[in-house]
Amino acid sequence: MSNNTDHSGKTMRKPLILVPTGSRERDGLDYQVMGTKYLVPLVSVSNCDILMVPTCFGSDAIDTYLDLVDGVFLSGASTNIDPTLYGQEWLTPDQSQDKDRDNFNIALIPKALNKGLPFFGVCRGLQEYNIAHGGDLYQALHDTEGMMDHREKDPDASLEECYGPNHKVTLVPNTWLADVIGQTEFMVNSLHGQGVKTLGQGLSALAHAPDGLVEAASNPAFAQFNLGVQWHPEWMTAHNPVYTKIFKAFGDAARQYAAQRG
Ligand SMILES: N[C@@H](CCC(=O)NCCCC(=O)O)C(=O)O
Repeated sequence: MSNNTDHSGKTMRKPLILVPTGSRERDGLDYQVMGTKYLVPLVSVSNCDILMVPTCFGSDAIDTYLDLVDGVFLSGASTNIDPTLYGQEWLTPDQSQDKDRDNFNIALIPKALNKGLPFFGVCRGLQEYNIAHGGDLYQALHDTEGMMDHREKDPDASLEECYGPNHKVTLVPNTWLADVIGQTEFMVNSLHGQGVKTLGQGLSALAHAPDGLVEAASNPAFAQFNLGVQWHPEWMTAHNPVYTKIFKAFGDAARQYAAQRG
């Protein structure tokens, strides 16, 4: 079922995906923002509708939001997660933080998973998913012996270059993600300074970079689609067969959730 019909051909509503925003300050004013590139594949490849919600008013409304939706998507963002949330001192004061987004998303993740909602986190979204499971992060991979520099090669380069192929990813064989993707190695983009150091309790690595960094993880205790990836499959998704398969699988899981709850 990749379109919005059930097995009898009856038209169903599109699944609704919760997308929490992040904060951005400009000219002394605060904004709640979301990059359009994250929304495009949710609509055009996953075939879902979107419910964007603010993260700056605390976590009281999370249950209300989760009752409305069929899946949860956490985007990337240039801000770093507050390291006190994973028991470390702040080693990157040159990078901005977004504590509202941290608190909202880290409260949201276990609620969404326990409710059976499909979950997909990208880049910062994977990092939040790991912290929500009690894991921690390398705060600066590029300053960590034995690890590659996972940041974009040249921040002044064109977007096409920044989000273009950067390094290989190798999938752990015989996992559900390897089945979805159908190949064990492929190239991904890479635009992050931080990364999973210790995986949180219950999480399994599904893919690694050449330096061993966890590039994809999932919690097998939850039967529904739940996945975090460190790269950016939302970039030009329709032109990349691997990225497309992941967004389609997420959309199908959300459709299944929507069909089950009627
Ligand atoms: N600050 C973290 C998160 C990296 C991340 O999510 N980057 C996204 C870049 C902008 C975008 O494409 O939305 C880190 O550096 O590891």
